[in-house]
Formats: sequence, C-alpha cells, structure tokens
Amino acid sequence: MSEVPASPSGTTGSPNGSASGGEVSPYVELERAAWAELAGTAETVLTPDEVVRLRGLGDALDLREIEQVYLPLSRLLSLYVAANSRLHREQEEFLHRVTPPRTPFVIGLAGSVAVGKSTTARVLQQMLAHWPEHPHVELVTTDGFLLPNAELERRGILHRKGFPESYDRKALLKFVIDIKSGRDEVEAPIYSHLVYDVLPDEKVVVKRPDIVIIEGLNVLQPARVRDDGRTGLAVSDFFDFSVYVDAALTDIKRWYVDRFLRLRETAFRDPASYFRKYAALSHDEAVDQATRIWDSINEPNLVQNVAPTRSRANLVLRKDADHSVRYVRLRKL
Ligand SMILES: Nc1ncnc2c1ncn2[C@@H]1O[C@H](COP(=O)(O)OP(=O)(O)O)[C@@H](O)[C@H]1O
Ligand SMILES: CC(C)(COP(=O)(O)O)[C@@H](O)C(=O)NCCC(=O)O
Repeated sequence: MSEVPASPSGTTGSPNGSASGGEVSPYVELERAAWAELAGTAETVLTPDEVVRLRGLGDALDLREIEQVYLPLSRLLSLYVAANSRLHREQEEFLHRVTPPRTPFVIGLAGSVAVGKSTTARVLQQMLAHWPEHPHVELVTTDGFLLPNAELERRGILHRKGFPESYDRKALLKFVIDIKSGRDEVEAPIYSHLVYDVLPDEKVVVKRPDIVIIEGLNVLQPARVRDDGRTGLAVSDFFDFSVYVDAALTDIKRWYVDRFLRLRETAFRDPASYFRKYAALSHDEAVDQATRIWDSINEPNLVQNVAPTRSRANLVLRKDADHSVRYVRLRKL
C-alpha cells in the first residue's frame, strides 16, 4: 500500500510557524500546541450536549479537541468572512453600485472517504453559526450530485462511486455558481447512504445563508480540459476558503473498516438498507468485505484523485491515528 506523503515537498515548517532551514514555502505549518494557543481566552462555543450530537459514529471527538483545534479554526474562518464582507462593500463602492447583499461565503471541505469530513463539517457548521455576524450556516454534501445507480450502471462505472466521473459535475458546478450569484434559493439533490442511491424526489433547499460548507471527496479537483481543448470552470473556483482533512493512509483505512463494523451492528440491519446482506456477516467476513471495498474503490480514488488536490487547499488539518489533529498547515496571504 502506498503512503500519502504528510506534506508536499518544500512545505516543511517549524512548530512556531516559520519555514525552517531557510526554505521558502507558501505555507505556514503550526504544530498542535502552537495552533491551540490561538483559541485565546474565548470560552468554547459548544456545550457538551452539542458535542455528543456531533460525534457521529466515533467517540474520540471531545471538548478538548473542539477547544484546541476547531475553535481556532472557526475564529480564523470568521476573520476571513469579515474581511470578505469588507472587500465586498469596498468593491461595490468602487463600482458605484447600490450595495446588494454579499453572496454567501463558501467553504470547500475535501478529503478521503472515512477521514472525518462529515464530522469536521458538522463541527464547523455549529461553531460558525454561533458567531452573531454569520448565524445561518448551511452544509451541503456532494454525494447528492452522484449520478443515480441506474446511470452509473449504464456507463459501467457502478464500481467507481466517488471517482470524479461518477458525479454530475455540470450540476454541481451550476449549484455553486447559483450560490455565488446570490440567488435567493438554490436546490441540491440528496443522496441516501441507506439505499445507496440518489433520492429522486428529494431536494435540500439553501435559502440565503451567510456561509455554505460544501463537503465532498472531489471538491478541490482542478477544472477539466474539455473536448475542444478549453479549460472549464471548477467548483473550487467559487470557494472563498478550502480545507483538506488529511491523515496517514493506514489510519484512514482502519477508520473505514471500523466504521463498516459499526454500521454492521446498526444501519445495515435496517430492512431498507442496500447493505442488509452485510448485517449477517461474521466479524472476520465483515473485515474482509470492508477491506475489499477499501482496496478496490476508496484507496485508489484517494491516491489517484483526492490526495493530489491537498496542496490546493487554503488549510490542511493533519490528523493522528486517534483523530486528534497533529498540525495545521495554512496557505500564506
Ligand atoms: N474528530 C473526530 N474524532 C473522533 N472520531 C472521528 C472524528 N472525525 C471522524 N471520526 C470518526 O471517523 C469515521 C469517519 O468519519 P466521517 O466524518 O464519517 O468521515 P467522512 O465523512 O470523511 O467519510 C466515523 O466513524 C467518525 O465518527
Ligand atoms: C458517497 C461517497 C461516494 C462519498 O461522496 P461525497 O459526499 O464525498 O461526494 C462514498 O461515501 C461512498 O459511498 N463510496 C462508495 C464506496 C464505499 O462504499 O465506500
């Protein structure tokens, strides 16, 4: 199994955030302790009850992690939102326009299957919503833009769910453009992990939020070169900030298998579950099955498509084996 390098070459940094050894890099890297200090004296904005709700399926996400890692991150993002608002006002003055409301601040959140994107996105959503300047934070996952199973089957790519070509990329791009055009209401399709397919009759409606978090495997993919040789737009062209959640490949694989084992005890038992056949597997059979799915779909997608987009993010959260964030790497301004 190949290892995803911790940071691209030339991006090492000392714990205090300055590039070491005279190396010049466009990133500042902060070890956990230095990053945690940036939380300042502010009280945590989430109650223990809220943290319990946010935990998803894991249990390592505790208040300490919230305070030391996600609180500084939400403060930093809040700074970007405020700066973006100021720039918006100044641009409108420059253009001699009567200031229309600014468009939502869009945050892209990328990373492997099972690295903790959904958990991170839900934490950020709750934390950002606590700041009075931007109370309305929407979260949209890109799985709603997967092609329906019938279409994936027609194209012979049902086994490549999550690869860039398994999405309706045009619809996803239109969704982000509509958000950044300031449309009052924008709809997105919904994917169900239970039925393993897009729900044809259900939509999520995003109504003039202050912030939209768009979470998904491929949100940092660069624009594609079209058949006519021209390069199109990418959803990331419309991001105001982007985050990549990163970890060692061996850890992510273990988290994937562990989650599969937990789902075998819970969601797979639901009669409506596409995976109900897995509920009857023994522990060892379930480990084998999860490993097969990981090795044939999710790891190749991570290595070929997802990990190469890491250095495009404004910020990388690098996790240790227990999900705790070991360092944060931020693009310089
Ligand atoms: N910060 C965290 N602390 C503890 N457990 C976590 C954390 N982030 C994710 N997990 C656990 O790791 C697994 C994968 O996380 P999830 O958010 O579902 O990943 P993704 O959305 O990237 O597929 C889940 O079992 C989740 O509960
Ligand atoms: C739905 C996903 C493609 C993730 O989509 P995303 O929201 O990141 O766009 C992924 O979680 C998935 O189900 N992959 C298929 C292979 C597997 O079962 O792990």
